[in-house]
Amino acid sequence: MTETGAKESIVPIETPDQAARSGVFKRLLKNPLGLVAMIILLIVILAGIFGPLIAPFDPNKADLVNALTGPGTAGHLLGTDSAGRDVFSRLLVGAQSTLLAAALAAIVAVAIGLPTGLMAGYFGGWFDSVASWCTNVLMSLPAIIILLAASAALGRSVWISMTVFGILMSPGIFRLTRTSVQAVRNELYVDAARVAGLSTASIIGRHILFVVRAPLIIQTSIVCGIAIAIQAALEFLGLGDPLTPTWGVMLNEGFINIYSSPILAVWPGVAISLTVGSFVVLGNALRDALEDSPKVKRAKSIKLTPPKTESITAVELAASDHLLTVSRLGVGYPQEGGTTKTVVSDVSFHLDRGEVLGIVGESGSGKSQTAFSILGLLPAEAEITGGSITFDGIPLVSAEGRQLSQGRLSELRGKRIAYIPQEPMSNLDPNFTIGYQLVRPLTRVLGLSKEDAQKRALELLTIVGITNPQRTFNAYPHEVSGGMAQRVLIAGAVSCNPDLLIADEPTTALDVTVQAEVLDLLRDLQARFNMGVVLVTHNFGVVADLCDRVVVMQNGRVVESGDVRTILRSPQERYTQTLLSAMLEGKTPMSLLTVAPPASDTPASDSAVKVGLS
Ligand SMILES: Nc1ncnc2c1ncn2[C@@H]1O[C@H](COP(=O)(O)OP(=O)(O)OP(=O)(O)O)[C@@H](O)[C@H]1O
Repeated sequence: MTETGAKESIVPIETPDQAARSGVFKRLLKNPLGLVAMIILLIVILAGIFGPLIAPFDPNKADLVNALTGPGTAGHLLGTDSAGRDVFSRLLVGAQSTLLAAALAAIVAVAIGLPTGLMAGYFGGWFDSVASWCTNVLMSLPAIIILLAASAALGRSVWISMTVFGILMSPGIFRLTRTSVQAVRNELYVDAARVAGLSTASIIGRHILFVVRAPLIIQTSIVCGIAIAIQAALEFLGLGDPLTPTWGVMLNEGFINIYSSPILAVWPGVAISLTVGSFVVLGNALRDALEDSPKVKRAKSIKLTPPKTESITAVELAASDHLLTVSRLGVGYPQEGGTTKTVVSDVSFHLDRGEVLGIVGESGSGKSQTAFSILGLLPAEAEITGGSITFDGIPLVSAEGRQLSQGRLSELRGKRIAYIPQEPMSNLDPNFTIGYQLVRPLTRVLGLSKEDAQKRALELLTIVGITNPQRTFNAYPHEVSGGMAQRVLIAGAVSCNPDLLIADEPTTALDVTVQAEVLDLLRDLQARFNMGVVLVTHNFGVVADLCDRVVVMQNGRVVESGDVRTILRSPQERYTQTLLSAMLEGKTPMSLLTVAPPASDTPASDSAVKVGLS
């Protein structure tokens, strides 16, 4: 399968991370306020690092003879305080402890708020409830009282104060992270990453964390700014260590001598204001720079999270001749009042290697629910109410109703079972290039080196008929057409040479002209990789074009199944006949057909069957 692509020249590829980083930095430099804030913070950081080395005087050395001298007197650039200590030296040395204390508060806040926010937002459930409750309690505490109490109980240490302050600020980071994660966790590209076999940690670490990074950076810079202000406030109140030269202690000194030497309060005041202001401005500038990145409108997602599963530790291999066997499958949604809404009932079919099975039916007939049952990706509230699913001897759902654990399922998905979705665009993460999204499962799931994975991704793009694979590789999803995006997803699906491919209405969202090309491509790839394919469709034309056998579904049940030629020649059921005649009459999707049954057929209540083709 690699010969076509092997002839392609491989040029060095800039990773999306590198591209994104350099772009953000350039945009940041173009923002005048951001640039000024960066320069000020750079000066403060340099002062923090080199201050103790370049300070002209010992910051704690008293010289009572020269107390409260003005700027420029006796070699003291900014004058001296009431003990004759050099103000400039204290300012330089104070930068270090101020910055370290702010960093400590930010690290503590992020270390607590980020992981808990990620887990609560992604997994929800009891962890979310407990973490949200703890956060609410923390937020209801009056921060300044807690800090004063901590100083009184634990001592006048800036490090203790800032650790406590970091804990008090962590709910802000938690809430921000949780909300950002909740906004994206049901995006189809997150589901697509899951179907591609990526682990939960990998999905959170890349797709989810990427979305959280911008608000997190802003919040962290604000926490740094507030921490400096709080630290100064505590020291101003006399709760700092008087022997450590910090800006807050200097501010306190300035206010004590406000009448005799008012300028003493100006220097630390200016230093604190500039640093706090720069942190806030830099945070905003960073947000603007990140938000200026190319964006695409995200399609509304469907909820597609793994169901509650009872894991089976040892997978018992069931004796089965078929690649896939679905036997008497039932799926339902528990309703209020204890009833269950049955959406799939008693569905049975099988699929062999190298065979294409079509599942056809009107909208809402249970096709997708059946497909998602096989993938183990039913919504969390769904229940398998009966039956079994066996893939190559592995019971995905056992006859006793036990479902394979998500861990085992994700080993199969992306390696042996692949999926092509209905909406190509919303299944690609708009934040990453197409190449990156193809390469990642190849390195993570198949264990290829980065270079091999890049080579393979370019080959796959060539195989799916993309004429300029390198350009597509480097493009973001919004830069390609819907048909191209579907080809990319097909490339991703076949990248692992799967045994089973589930394609859920793969052409529905595409232009009519592109539909035929994508179907041709699927036919070619199916033969080339000798895959078993389950093709979910509402269109009998697609079934006639591609499938060997077909299962016709209505209201969650199989009404007829068999060899495609036989069903096309002599459909036995009226429902099948209606679907077929709709295709032959060239009815457009979503049209409603009213079909009168033969006179001898059914009771009056069933005298008209409405079939909506979606
Ligand atoms: N989360 C849910 N809660 C309750 N019912 C649901 C849920 N998801 C799907 N259903 C119901 O399950 C039934 C089958 O849906 P399914 O998506 O399988 O239909 P389909 O044949 O694939 O239709 P389409 O071609 O429109 O995708 C529908 O009646 C639908 O309303």
